[in-house]
Amino acid sequence: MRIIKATNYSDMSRKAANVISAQVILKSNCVLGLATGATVLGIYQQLIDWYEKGDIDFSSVHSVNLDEYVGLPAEHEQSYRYYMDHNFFHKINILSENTNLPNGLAENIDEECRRYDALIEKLGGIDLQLLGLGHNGHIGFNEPDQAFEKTTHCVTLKDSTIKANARFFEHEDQVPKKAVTMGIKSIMQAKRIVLCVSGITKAEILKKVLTGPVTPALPGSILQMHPNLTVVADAEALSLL
Ligand SMILES: O=P(O)(O)OC[C@H]1O[C@](O)(CO)[C@@H](O)[C@@H]1O
Repeated sequence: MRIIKATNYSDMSRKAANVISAQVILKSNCVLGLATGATVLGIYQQLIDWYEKGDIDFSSVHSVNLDEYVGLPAEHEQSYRYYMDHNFFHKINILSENTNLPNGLAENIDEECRRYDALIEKLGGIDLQLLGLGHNGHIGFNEPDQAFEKTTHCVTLKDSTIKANARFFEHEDQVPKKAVTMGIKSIMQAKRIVLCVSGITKAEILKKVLTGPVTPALPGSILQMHPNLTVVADAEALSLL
């Protein structure tokens, strides 16, 4: 595990964007595993800035996102498809047909999960997986549980996650109760993982995830077992380590 200490949020964003940029430069047709949430917004903005300056080319990149809410159409402002399109994809030259998220509106969600796993395999796996960390230790939408779920699956979100994500909705009861998420195996099979964490409110969970026992009760703890994990975190998030 490599820990890159950033001074603050914008430094974290720049450092993580540098790692992603190096991946795209080294392998122009790489597969990026992408995340949503507030933490990674600054990373996308930094990559957009470099793209606009002509420093990075996404035309051969494929992307697979970690997760999507069940029941929200792509046009819904809180769907992760909308987030990715508006915060990243529409501002760079990635081909829209090369961008992938689970379809949370699929009639048969189990089939959709199998389709998504097969897609990742067909693409040759993920070269670099970007991750944020939930306050309860979730990665993607893999919530604390009794066992690690390996493949893409449908989850019932924990109350704490619904509450945490309510900040993006008008009312808490508008937050979907279910989501489709890549499983732990798909995440762990990525050749490189970049975990980004910012802020004092994540300090305790980051310490547990990186130094505590590996347990499905804390899904992010499995990352300790990954052979190529880079943690990019700011001083506040790293303050207990
Ligand atoms: O970056 P945030 O908004 O704290 O979210 C952390 C994690 O939680 C999620 O938003 C899901 O709740 C993930 O997409 C993200 O990686």
